[in-house]
Amino acid sequence: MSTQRDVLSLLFVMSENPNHEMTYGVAAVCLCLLLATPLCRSYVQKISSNGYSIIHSKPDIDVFPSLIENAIPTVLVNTSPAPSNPFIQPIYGPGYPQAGQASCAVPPPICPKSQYRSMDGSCNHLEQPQLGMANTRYGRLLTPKYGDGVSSPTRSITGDELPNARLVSLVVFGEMDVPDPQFTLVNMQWGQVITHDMSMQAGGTQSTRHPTRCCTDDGRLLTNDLLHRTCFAILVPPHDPAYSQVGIECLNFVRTLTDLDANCPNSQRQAEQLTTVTSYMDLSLVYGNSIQQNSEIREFRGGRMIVEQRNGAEWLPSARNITVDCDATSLTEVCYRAGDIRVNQNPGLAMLHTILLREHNRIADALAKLNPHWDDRTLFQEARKINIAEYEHISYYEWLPIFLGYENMLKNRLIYSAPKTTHINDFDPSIDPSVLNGHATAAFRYFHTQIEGRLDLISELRSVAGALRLSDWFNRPGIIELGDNFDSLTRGHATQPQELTDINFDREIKNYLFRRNRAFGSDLRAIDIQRNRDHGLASYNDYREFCGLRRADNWEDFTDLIAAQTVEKLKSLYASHEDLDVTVGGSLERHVIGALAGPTFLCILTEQFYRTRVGDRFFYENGDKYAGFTPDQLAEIRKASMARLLCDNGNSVESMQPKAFLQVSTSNPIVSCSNIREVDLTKWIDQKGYFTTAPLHFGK
Ligand code: HEM
Ligand SMILES: [Ca+2]
Repeated sequence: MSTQRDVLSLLFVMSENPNHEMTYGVAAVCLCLLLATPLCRSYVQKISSNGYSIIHSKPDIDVFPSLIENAIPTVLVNTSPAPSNPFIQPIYGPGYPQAGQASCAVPPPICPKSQYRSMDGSCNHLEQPQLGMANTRYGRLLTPKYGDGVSSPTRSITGDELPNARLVSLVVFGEMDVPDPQFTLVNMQWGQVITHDMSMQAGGTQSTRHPTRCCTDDGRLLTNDLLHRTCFAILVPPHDPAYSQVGIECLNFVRTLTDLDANCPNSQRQAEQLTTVTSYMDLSLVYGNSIQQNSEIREFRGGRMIVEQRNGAEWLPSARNITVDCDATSLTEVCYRAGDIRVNQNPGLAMLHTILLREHNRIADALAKLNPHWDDRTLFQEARKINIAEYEHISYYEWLPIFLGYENMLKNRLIYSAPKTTHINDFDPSIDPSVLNGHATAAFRYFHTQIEGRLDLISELRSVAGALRLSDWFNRPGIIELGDNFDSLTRGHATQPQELTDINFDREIKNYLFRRNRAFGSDLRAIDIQRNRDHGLASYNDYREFCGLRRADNWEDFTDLIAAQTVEKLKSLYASHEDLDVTVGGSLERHVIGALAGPTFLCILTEQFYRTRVGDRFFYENGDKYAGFTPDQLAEIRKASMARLLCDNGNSVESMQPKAFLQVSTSNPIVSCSNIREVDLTKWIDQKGYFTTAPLHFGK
């Protein structure tokens, strides 16, 4: 923040900022920078004590050369320290963004017509360039319902007191360890990758203020002055002596909705939670959600992303500040920096992050050999485009059918049984690609049921060499670099079963989530339920109706989809069947045949993945003149598989079953990696000189 332009841009932001406290804070900092007087230093101190500091971001001249002058490079950050109550712990881990850290997305005034995706998702939709951007509102299928009108998350829309979320978690959801007979753990882990690509609620910790923001139409952010916090008691299991304490969870922050909505200039807009990552499946978790985030992890040489060499292998770069980003117990324990701050949350996630990063560099290196005349930018963007396409292909054609059902996906046009080289031009500009709140806060979280608390370490001969206890390694990813752990964990995820998709949630996340070195931690299922109320999701009954199912008139009507015994339990907890949270009801339905969810969640998930596909102009099957692949290239992308991705990017993984999401069997035997189809990158040899070294600008 040293140049005059920085100061001017701060002043510019300041003049746009509706919030006086912030405005004066920024003004004071600007003056300080210009004058550097002792008086100013005291201003800065005053501002810091208010909890605001300033982050400076620099635009990527490489991608949007024309936008430097228009970019708004500054956001305000609330740096208030977290409360020291030992029962209150961060949801994602210590380094996660605190309330106030989000700002509203501002798309560029003119969209450059590029053959590549932007980093922040802007300009994917050319008429509404903000759609799907990082730091925009979640979408809604049904209007939010916040309890008794003052939006209490402990009170239902009918005015009834809602049962404690931990109690619901304990009474309705089990903790049994039931291995899935068909699917491997890498299913679950890939699911978390997709989740982290699609959404992340702003705020995100229990220990700070509520993530809710109201983004106004002109991109301003209303601050959280209007929000206040409430806490709820977390009951601990009586059967375990370690659980003799009662903790307090403070993840629900009540807002006075009437006030907040009154401050939204456009009366059509309701207050809505913000999501801080791009909605598109664009590997934003690998590349970052803004030009600035990207520039921190990109090498700017040979099209590569930054890696660090250790013990003869390439790893994700280290975090700038391990004590903030991780729960590492010593300074030598590595903690990572990636496109998504949640990278360190668990070892399996860090493993897949590493694999996707290595895949990028593997592709970039190959392209550099095939096209020595390409510059860094072309190599980077082409490698990124191929990496994203492989990932989308694996997700839509190999992974999603397991969850949504192959026939269901075909019928709803989420996938096609297309010839190998045919484009599918189904981009639909009338579709909003935003991630739906009901998807991110309820339906997709159901797959927390698949989490396994024991991570097997498996040798090349597929014998168990050891295991990791999940709660020992939350936010301590360095374990993947030890000895042969990386490959053993990779094989382990492709070998061991995931937990059955049912009403059981593993103890490691139901009682020990983020426990660090304490005896117990949080309950992810209880958090999911509480978050449902916090985001004001419409009720289970409302979603049933929306999804074309019969609206229930009484508890018994739910027995068409939920076991009668379970309905009895629900009846004992909730005052009315109208109060049942969608997170709870949806997770209890009998699955649709061929899918891993009941009809209500299947409806939400299908809607979401339809929107994610057809609302994305850059979806890999699209034959767009500038952004699409050639038919030959598309045929290669369609050879990508989870198995080959794991093979190619291990330290030395030599063998794998061809269908890595399915357990090894006689019809899916372990074979040498070289026998698994690979994407032939020679189809990217640039014979026609189509790719120029300068960014292409076609104008409007
Ligand atoms: C070891 C594995 C996992 C752990 C420890 C984990 C933990 C968490 C935590 C702590 C949150 C934030 C909760 C809150 O504050 O409201 C969260 C959010 C979420 N999780 Fe997971 N999760 C895991 C795997 C998965 C999987 C496999 C899926 C789906 C396939 C999934 C889907 C989601 C979704 C959709 C969200 C909300 C994202 C948003 O903020 O918009 N998670 N998870
Ligand atoms: Ca994304």
